[in-house]
Amino acid sequence: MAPTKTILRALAGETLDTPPIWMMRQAGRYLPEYKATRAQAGDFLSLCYNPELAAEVTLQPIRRYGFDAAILFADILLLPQALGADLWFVTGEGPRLSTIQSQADFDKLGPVADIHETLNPIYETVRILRRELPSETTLIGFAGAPWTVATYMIAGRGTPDQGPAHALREENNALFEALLARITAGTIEYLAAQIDAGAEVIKIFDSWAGSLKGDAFQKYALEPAREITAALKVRYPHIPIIGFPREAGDNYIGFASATGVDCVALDNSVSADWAAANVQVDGCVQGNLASSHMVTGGQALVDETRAIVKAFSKGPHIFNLGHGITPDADPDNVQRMIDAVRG
Ligand SMILES: Cc1c2[nH]c(c1CCC(=O)O)Cc1[nH]c(c(CCC(=O)O)c1C)Cc1[nH]c(c(CCC(=O)O)c1C)Cc1[nH]c(c(C)c1CCC(=O)O)C2
Repeated sequence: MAPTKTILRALAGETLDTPPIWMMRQAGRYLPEYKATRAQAGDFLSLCYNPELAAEVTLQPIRRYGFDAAILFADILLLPQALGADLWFVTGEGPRLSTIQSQADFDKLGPVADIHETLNPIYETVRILRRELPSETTLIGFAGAPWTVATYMIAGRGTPDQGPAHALREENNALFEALLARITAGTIEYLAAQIDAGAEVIKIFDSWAGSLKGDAFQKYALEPAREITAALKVRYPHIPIIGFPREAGDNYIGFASATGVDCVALDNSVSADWAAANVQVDGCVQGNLASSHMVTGGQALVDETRAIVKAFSKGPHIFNLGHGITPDADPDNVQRMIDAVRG
């Protein structure tokens, strides 16, 4: 049966008159109602693991703006935690994890089969959302791509250049590849459980793919995405997958056909005209307004939004930002963007 929800139609390859729209980090600190619920939960991780409150913050931007999709409220770093890493968030700074530098560190991780013990509340959030979302709204589940997740597990925190992960990749490649294989296997099971609970689309976030060049991009960004996609397509052939190899540049070309993903999400370092000619030729694309427009607003926001819609108008397109909306964004600018897309 042909899909009826707009995002599913675009993902099936249909060119729509008005592109469907959602926004990375649409549930977040730029919204006063998010901050209120987060305060009620206590802290960020408690919010992620509280199904009622996580569902509530997922629904907030749907109520306020009527986006075409909701993205499950969780974090890519919950999987490392479920695999046995320590995880905590330092307010104003970001995530911290126990580091993986040696075989002994790696040996402390648990088996993939055990992840659901930790992640069960996330699946419960998905079940609540499938009950409570409007019938026209698509529910997106997600995970981090193995390379991006590994960069945090190796360094124990976010790093500007992913230096510690590149160093391990060069100095102890066997350990690096064992870690990537564990994350890949865990990601497949995590995403399968999200689909079993009701996720209708899956997105794989490879936020640091851009720091992998040449052969390393093929081995550690493209190949894991292909492996996860292939494993999920065997079990769930009807579930579309969005790949986001952020800042891949020329490596966006051919990424969909090489990995089997149904859609490539684009960051704003590539122009929409270039991406229409080089990436959208292979199928659906998502993106790619610079999230800074959500802070600065004005006519530039409207003009740039319209230019992106026009550039991608001859093929399947899902409108989105090039990266997550930032806490200093003005909620009114989000409405201006939506009006410019739909108007
Ligand atoms: C690298 C990465 C992470 N998390 C994620 C990525 C990949 C996408 C990207 O590149 O942004 C993905 C993510 N994180 C979050 C979601 C929820 C869904 C959504 O609304 O998009 C998703 C899809 C919630 C979150 N994840 C985080 C917040 C902010 C936490 C808070 O409320 O204090 C939210 C709403 C925290 C987080 N989580 C992570 C970092 C580095 C941080 C700290 C930086 C920051 O504070 O923005 C890891």
